[in-house]
Amino acid sequence: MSNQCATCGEEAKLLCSGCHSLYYCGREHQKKHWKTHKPECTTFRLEYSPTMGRYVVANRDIKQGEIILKEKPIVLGPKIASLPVCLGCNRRLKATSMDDDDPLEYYKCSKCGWPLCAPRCEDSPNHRDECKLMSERNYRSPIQYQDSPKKESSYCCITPLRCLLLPQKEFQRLSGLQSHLDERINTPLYKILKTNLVMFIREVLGLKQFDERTILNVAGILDTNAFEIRRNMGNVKIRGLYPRTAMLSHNCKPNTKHVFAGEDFELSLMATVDIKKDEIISATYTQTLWPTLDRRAHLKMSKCFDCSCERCADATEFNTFLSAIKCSKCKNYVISTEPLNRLADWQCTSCSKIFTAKQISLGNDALKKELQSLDKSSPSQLEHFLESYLTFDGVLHENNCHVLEAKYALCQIYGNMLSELSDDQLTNKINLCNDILEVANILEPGITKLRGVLLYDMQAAMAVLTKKLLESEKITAAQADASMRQVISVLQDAAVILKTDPDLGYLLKDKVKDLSDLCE
Ligand SMILES: C[S@@+](CC[C@H](N)C(=O)[O-])C[C@H]1O[C@@H](n2cnc3c(N)ncnc32)[C@H](O)[C@@H]1O
Repeated sequence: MSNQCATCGEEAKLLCSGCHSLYYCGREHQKKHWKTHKPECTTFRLEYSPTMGRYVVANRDIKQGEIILKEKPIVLGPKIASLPVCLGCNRRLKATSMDDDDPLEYYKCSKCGWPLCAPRCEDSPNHRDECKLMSERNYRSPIQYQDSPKKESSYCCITPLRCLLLPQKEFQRLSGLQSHLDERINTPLYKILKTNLVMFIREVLGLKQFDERTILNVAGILDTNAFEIRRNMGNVKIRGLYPRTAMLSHNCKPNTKHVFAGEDFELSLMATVDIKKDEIISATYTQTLWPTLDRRAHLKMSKCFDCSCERCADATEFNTFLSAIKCSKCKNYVISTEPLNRLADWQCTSCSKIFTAKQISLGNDALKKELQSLDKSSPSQLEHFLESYLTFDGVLHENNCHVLEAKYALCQIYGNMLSELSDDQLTNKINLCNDILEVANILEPGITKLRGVLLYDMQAAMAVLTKKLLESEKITAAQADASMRQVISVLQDAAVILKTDPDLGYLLKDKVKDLSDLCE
């Protein structure tokens, strides 16, 4: 694979000696680019290892909250299976009807029939080229409005097509990314893509210049490197390719987060904790509150590697005991004897009783099923789940991932009905936030979204409880005053984090109003 000059995009051999991440065709273009590149160049460099491939390392100490890198996507588009989205502006679609008697339907592009928000999205640069190709070949989208919209697999062709249609220089940049195609090619998904995607590109659209391997390689590049972009505002859930940020390696306790801003979904990579010079700058490709077995299985399936980070190698997961269950004999904790081997036995830390990997996996599956089946429209079933598993005879550690999932779900249900909660339920909500925060402080420390949202939720419950207790004369005005000072302190901590995320800042605007209502 060849490298492109960061200034002109032509083939380049001169590597920036500061960060080892950009190439230039010559000194002149390196000089020209220096003003833009200087702030990043001194921050990080690219290194290589046989196990991880390329990865990013800090060139100097980086402070919590510092922006390490900003990057615009080279491609944006729907995920492999997506709820109906607008191919122009990327938003989730809303159906409309012409008048009250007409059935609901999406607006459809007048040329290719793909659902869009409105006529203005037909000419969006995102959609223009694919629309021309599809309409010239008389291809019409099969997507129809349904009362309960489902994920549509026909979207699987759109983002790979957009990659293939990139200008040559951009396509070459993309081709330099890892695809793991040889590992993926015989998986069930790629067997389906071999038929559907390759057929669509070559036969339906007639793009015979792309052979099967090139098309599947692009799908592999997207699956290995694309970032999921979620945005509450505008209801967006798509994927985007950011080739420089894609160089970050994975860690189950990452030291960065990324946020997306603006109409062009520019990514900002931010240090969530202080990062020392020569430390690896990492992201997470999975969920930090998942247990080791699930994280490793997900990474293997979606990113084709066996994670052996410090957290995965530690059966206690930094003393959080996120995967632990209780020993049926002595009620102490049972953890894996070899966390990097999913088939290894588990053992009680006190009486040494052994549990096979199969027993643990069956137990986890049963708990997942039970949690899924619970009614999440009211608190009672989750409250009962937690009561039954957290007694002395219960089988789970208080930080076990299933317990944490139930606690988080209960927290959200309580959060949606704060004004209706009893004093006990409000106290419970505050305790639940605290419990999850204790784990988050270890596994997702610093200015992370999880901590920001938990702190925000906690202060909301604290404020409502204070007001209720004061009104029912269960506390004095002086006690209420002290309690509100605590609320403000927690809110301030939350605000430091929420302000760094363009998608969460709105919570703070609502907060100012909530607080003034409460103070009245
Ligand atoms: C988004 S890419 C990262 C850049 C990649 N290393 C490269 O050279 O192009 C993701 C891939 O990097 C490798 N990788 C990332 N983090 C890793 C880790 N902690 N251990 C092993 N491999 C890792 C895996 O092959 C993974 O599929």
